Amino acid sequence: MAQAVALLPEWLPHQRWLSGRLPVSRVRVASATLLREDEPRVWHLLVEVHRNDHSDVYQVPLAIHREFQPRLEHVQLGQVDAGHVYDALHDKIATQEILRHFLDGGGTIGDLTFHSDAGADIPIGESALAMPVEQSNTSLAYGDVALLKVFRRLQPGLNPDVEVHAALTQAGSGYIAPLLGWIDGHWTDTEGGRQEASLAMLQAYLTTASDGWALAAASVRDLYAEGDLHADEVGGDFAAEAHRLGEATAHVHKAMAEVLPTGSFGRADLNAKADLMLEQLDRAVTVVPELEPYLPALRQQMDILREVERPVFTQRVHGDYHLGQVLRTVLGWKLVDFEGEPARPLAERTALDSPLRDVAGMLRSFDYAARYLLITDYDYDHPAYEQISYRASEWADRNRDAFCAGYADGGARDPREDAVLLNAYEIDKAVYEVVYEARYRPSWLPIPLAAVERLAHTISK
Ligand SMILES: Nc1ncnc2c1ncn2[C@@H]1O[C@H](COP(=O)(O)OP(=O)(O)O)[C@@H](O)[C@H]1O
Ligand SMILES: O=P(O)(O)O[C@H]1O[C@H](CO)[C@@H](O[C@H]2O[C@H](CO)[C@@H](O)[C@H](O)[C@H]2O)[C@H](O)[C@H]1O
Repeated sequence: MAQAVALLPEWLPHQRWLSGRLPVSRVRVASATLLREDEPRVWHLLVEVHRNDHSDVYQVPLAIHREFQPRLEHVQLGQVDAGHVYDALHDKIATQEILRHFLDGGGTIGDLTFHSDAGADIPIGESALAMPVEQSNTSLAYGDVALLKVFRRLQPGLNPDVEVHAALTQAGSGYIAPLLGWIDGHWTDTEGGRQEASLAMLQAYLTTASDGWALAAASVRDLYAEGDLHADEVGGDFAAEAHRLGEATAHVHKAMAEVLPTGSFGRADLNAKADLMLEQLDRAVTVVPELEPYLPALRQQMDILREVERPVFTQRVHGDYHLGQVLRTVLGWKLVDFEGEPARPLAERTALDSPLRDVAGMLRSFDYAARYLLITDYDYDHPAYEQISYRASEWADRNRDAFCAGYADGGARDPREDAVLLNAYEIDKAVYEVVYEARYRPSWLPIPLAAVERLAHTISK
C-alpha cells in the first residue's frame, strides 16, 4: 500500500476535483480501510494532501489488480509490486463492493460507517458508471436506480448535501431526489486528533432528467440561429420553464424553512455581511487584478447593504444555485447538490442566509447561459456579434424576469421587490465566479467580468 500511496503526489494534480493548481509536496495517509481482500484489492484511503503551507483531506479509494486492465487505463495511477493501481471509483468490482455495504441498514467496516433506510431500494449487483462530467466530486450512477456521490475534499462535520437531503426527504419534498443512505468516516489528523466527516451520499437516480444548463443552452442556440427574432418569438423560448423553475425554487425554500433552522439579519448582521462580501472582494482582486477598476463602485454597492431597513429573513439555502444544479424530469424540476460553493469553508456554507442568495445565483446563471456561446463560437469582429449580443441580453432579461415571477407565484416574496439586497448578492456571486473562472476556465472570465461591470452601477445611492 505504501508504494501505491507514493504514486499519489504525481497523480493528484491531474484530477479535476483537486482544488487549486498548486503542486503536491507531501501525502500522508490519515485513514486506510481494506474494503476488499480478494482480487482486486480495494483500499479506501483518506489522505492529507500538503501543498505550500496548507493541507486538505481527500478521499481516494484505490483498486489494485494483479493484471493490467486495459479498460481502466485512463484511470491508472501506475504500477507497484502488488500490481496495477487504479482509481477504484471507475472500477465496477470496487463500486459494487461499496454498494453492498449499504444492505440491511448498513454497518461499520474499518473507519467507515454505512447508513441506509431499511426499506431503501439499493440496486445490489448493479454496475456503476461514473458521471461523465467530474466536478468537485465523483458521482456514480448504479443503473437508473441510485446515484452515489463521493465527496472528494473532506471538511470535518456533516456534509450539507446529506443534511439537507435528509431533512427534505423526511419532509416528503417532491422537488429533490430522495436520500437512500450515506457513508460517514473518521481519520486521525496531524496532531493525533480524531476527525469525522460525511464521505458519500446515496440518492434516488432521477431518470428522464435533463439538466437546466443543457435545456437553456438549446434555447439560446435557437435564438442565435434566428438573429433577427426576439427571445419570445423563437421556438425554443425558455420563459415558461424559467417560470416553473422559479416556482419549484420557492417551494424548496419554503420546505427548508419549515424543517431546518431560520433566523433574521438585523443591523449588526447586515454590517457583518457587507464586511464579509468586502473581504471576499479584496481577496478576489489579488487573484484577478482585472477587478481593480470596478473596486470603488463595487465597494459602494456592498456598503448599501448597511442601510437596508427591515430585518431580513434568513434560512438554510442551497448556496451554489445555478442551471447545472437543476434537473427537468417528466415530473417537473428537481434541485440537486446542496453542498454550497465548494471553495468556501463549511461554517460559511451552512450559515443561515437570505434565500435571495440562491435567487441571485440562478439569475447569474441565466446571464451565463445567454452569453457563453458568444465566447465560445464568435469573435468580437464577427459581423453578427453586436446583434447577437443584444439578443443575448434580451434572453437573459426575459428569463430572469420569468424566474422571479415564478418564484412569487410559488408563494414567496417577489425577489424584484428587494432590489438592493438582490444586487449585492449578484455582485458577490459574480465576484466568486470571476475567481472560479480565472482558476478553472480562463476563457470564460469575460462573462462574470462583464457582469461585475454592469452590476457595479445597477443601484445608485
Ligand atoms: N439524483 C440524480 N439523478 C440523476 N442525475 C443526477 C442526480 N443528482 C445529480 N445528477 C447529475 O450529476 C451532476 C453532478 O451532480 P452534483 O451533485 O452537482 O455534483 P458536483 O457537486 O460534483 O457538481 C448534476 O449536474 C446532474 O446532472
Ligand atoms: O457545479 P459545482 O458545484 O461544481 O459549481 C461550480 O462550478 C460551476 C461551473 O460548472 C460554477 O458555475 C458557473 O458556471 C455555470 C456554467 O457552467 C453557470 O451556470 C453558473 O451561473 C456559474 O456560476 C459554480 O459557480 C461553481 O461553484
